[in-house]
Amino acid sequence: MTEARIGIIGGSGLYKMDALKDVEEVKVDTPFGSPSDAVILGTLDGTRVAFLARHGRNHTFLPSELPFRANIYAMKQLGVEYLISASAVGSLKEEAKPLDMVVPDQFIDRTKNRVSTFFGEGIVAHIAFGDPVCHNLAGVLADAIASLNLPDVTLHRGGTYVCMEGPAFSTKAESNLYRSWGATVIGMTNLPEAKLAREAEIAYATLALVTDYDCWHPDHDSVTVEMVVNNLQRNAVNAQKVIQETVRRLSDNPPASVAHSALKYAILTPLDKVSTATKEKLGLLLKKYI
Ligand SMILES: CSC[C@H]1O[C@H](OP(=O)(O)O)[C@H](O)[C@@H]1O
Ligand SMILES: Nc1ncnc2[nH]cnc12
Repeated sequence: MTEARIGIIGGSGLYKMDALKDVEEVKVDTPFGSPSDAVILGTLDGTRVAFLARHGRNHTFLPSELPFRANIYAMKQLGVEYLISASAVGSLKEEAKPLDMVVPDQFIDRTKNRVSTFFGEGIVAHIAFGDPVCHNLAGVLADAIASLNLPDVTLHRGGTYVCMEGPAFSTKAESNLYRSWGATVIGMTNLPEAKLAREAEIAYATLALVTDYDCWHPDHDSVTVEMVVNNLQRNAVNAQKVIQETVRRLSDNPPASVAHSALKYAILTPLDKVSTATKEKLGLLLKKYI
């Protein structure tokens, strides 16, 4: 049953959305275990949305401990077709300053310890991931940011998000290496989500909220949690305005997304050769194709 077509994953500092009305807390169970927390279903300007605090409402999961598969599968179970991730990031470029917003269009994977696929156990699929973010959803998100004219916030359309393992922040050598690659921002969470969302045929885009200059900048102190949290409190207010405006635009005009048919040519294993147990486990993803 479709509870919400639009999902929001709130990262560090965005543990709830104050503007949600008619709130219902749902404990969702998935074939991949429980999500990070109960999903909050609520209404934003007449549109039902599903909100999940990525690290749990009390921030109890390390990035490496996040139940990424359960989080994305839970969104799929609730009927989500568009997923907006709000995330704290460090900046790797002078021009992306704290409080700025970046809507990345690329990722670099520096994680070491994440399960980033629903497949395996007798079924093989390889999704196309050259464009890891839904171009149309990212466009709606960026247009929403631009329309708000938020004071002290510059919007950066496009950019590369390096996803590191953490939990320790980068060394200066690493930070400078990523800069030499031309990357824009760094965080610890969005790449596994983007991959799993694509496998689940959910359009995904990231609202990256800059909190710090990581550790490379000669004129700024190296990132600390205190620095991140201080800027996040200011970012979180802006993030909610952006999400609200994005939801309004999405409900008026839901865009097409390549993500919505991502599995069409991705599954290599003939489905009649897949075990019933695996077919049942992945039922929601496979049902269109069986
Ligand atoms: C609190 S600083 C490091 C932490 O913040 C980011 O979290 P999220 O992506 O969930 O907003 C980063 O990825 C780290 O998990
Ligand atoms: N500098 C940084 N590195 C990794 N994740 C972050 N999240 C916020 N700032 C970060």
